[in-house]
Amino acid sequence: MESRVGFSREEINGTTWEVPDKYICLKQIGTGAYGSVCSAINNKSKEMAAIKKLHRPFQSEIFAKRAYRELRLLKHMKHENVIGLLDVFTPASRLDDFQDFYLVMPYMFTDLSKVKGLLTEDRIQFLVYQMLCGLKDLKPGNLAVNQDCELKILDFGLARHTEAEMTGYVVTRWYRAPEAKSYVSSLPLYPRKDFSALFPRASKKAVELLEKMLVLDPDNRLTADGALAHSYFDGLRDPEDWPEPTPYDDSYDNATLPLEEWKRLSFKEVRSFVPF
Ligand SMILES: Cc1cn(-c2cccc(C(=O)Nc3ccc(Oc4ccncc4)cc3)c2)cn1
Repeated sequence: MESRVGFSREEINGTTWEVPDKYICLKQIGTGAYGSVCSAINNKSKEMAAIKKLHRPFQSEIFAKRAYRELRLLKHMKHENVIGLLDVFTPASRLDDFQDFYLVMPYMFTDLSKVKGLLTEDRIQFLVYQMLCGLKDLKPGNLAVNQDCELKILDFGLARHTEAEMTGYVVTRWYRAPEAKSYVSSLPLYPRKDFSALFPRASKKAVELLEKMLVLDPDNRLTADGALAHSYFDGLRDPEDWPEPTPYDDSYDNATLPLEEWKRLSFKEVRSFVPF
């Protein structure tokens, strides 16, 4: 079957990718149960992008609901420090041809687990500041960074595969807030460690902030807001970094709908996407 006008088709690791001509040099960087991710160059903007193709998103109701949720969440995120959508497309022109859609995001070169050994306190301050700006209104997921030390919170949901596929790709480091309560309360009580001894190269302000953030009891722990107000971020703080969040309509998150309905909703979301 011919590919859609303006689209090019190619086989990548046994999967057919049919993408608009402007996306070139596709290279697989990750694959897993839910889908695969390629790095690509947008030949118009000359920027690198990450394109995720979900694996047969409408094979079942569960897959269709999960695909719809990722599409809706990515469309909703419009914060510098949270992964968002640059583009979303489908080779299908009609609902009854609609089988696949592709999510395009800014390409995040690596993640904190790969660069943590290279961090000066200035970079740490900038990274933690960006995390808090992103977290202010979000539950943490994975933390991805690019070559300019810019951080985006994201959620992979992709199983890790061979190192070769993942080179330069961010790795899934699930964040488990202590609110994993049964597990935490089952731990023996340890005496609190002296953070200035644990982090001898950290500044006094950094240690003071850490002591207020790493508190098991969420009621006594600093919120992202509270942490951003700490003097550790004096000179970095800019209210432009935390725009008023728009409410997310999560009414479908707990809905049970027939597969065809999830498919119709996803098609509507793909067609209504407007780059911002
Ligand atoms: C099963 C499920 C996943 N989600 C979900 C929701 C919101 C965001 C993401 C996400 O970050 N997705 C994502 C993150 C990174 C990706 O890969 C890269 C790789 C390199 N640079 C940028 C993105 C691709 C998709 C995923 C909801 N349900």
